[in-house]
Amino acid sequence: MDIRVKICGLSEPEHVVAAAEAGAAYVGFVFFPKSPRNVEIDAARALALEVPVGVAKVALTVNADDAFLDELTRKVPLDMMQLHGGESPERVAAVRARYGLPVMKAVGIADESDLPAIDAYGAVADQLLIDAKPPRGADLPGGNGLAFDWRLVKRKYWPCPWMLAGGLTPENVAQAVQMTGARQVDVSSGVENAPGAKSAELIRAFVQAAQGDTAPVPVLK
Ligand SMILES: O=C(O)c1ccccc1N[C@@H]1O[C@H](COP(=O)(O)O)[C@@H](O)[C@H]1O
Repeated sequence: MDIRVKICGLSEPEHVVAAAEAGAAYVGFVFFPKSPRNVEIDAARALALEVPVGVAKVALTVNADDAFLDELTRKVPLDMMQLHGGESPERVAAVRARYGLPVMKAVGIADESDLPAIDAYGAVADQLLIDAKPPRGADLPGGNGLAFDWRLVKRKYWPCPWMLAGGLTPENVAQAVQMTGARQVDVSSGVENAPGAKSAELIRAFVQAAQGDTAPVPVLK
């Protein structure tokens, strides 16, 4: 199955290479100091220069201001911006216009009441990333290894491409794809041995599981 995979939170060249060689379509760099995956701009530039042509380089930021994004986009060759904070639809549109890069807006969901936000962002973003809503008081708005109830997005239609995220692992990604119909998946903590410590072996296993034949799974009622 042609599933596009994003490996997020990379901070070591060997893991960038592992992701690209495994067949990831996107690699993500996290610019959020509270995250164990945070990278400095200069380090991200060096990593980005290792990424082969054809693999999209995504910068993940959380409520970043223009000053930060100006420096980031000036120094790091990027293909996409992922806004993973509480950015409003207006802010998404403004970032898109200011930098001329495709913008993927992350939306955290926990139940049906969170779904209308997806429609609002779908009207302004180039892509949507549908993630689990973080627990109240969590330090991180994503990257928590938490899955949401995949039935919430089963057979849903949005006007732009979307990516499934949240608690995905090599063990559950095939089932997640089959249940939701997602054509793109994103992972961070599910390919780590410890917070922020990526594993080349798990990266390969994740891409293979996402793209391989899906095993039969229980039908959702
Ligand atoms: O990965 C992080 O540290 C992070 C920090 C702040 C916002 C988002 C973050 N990660 C994104 O969250 C999703 C889900 O992560 P996980 O697979 O459940 O660990 C991930 O795909 C990243 O895009």
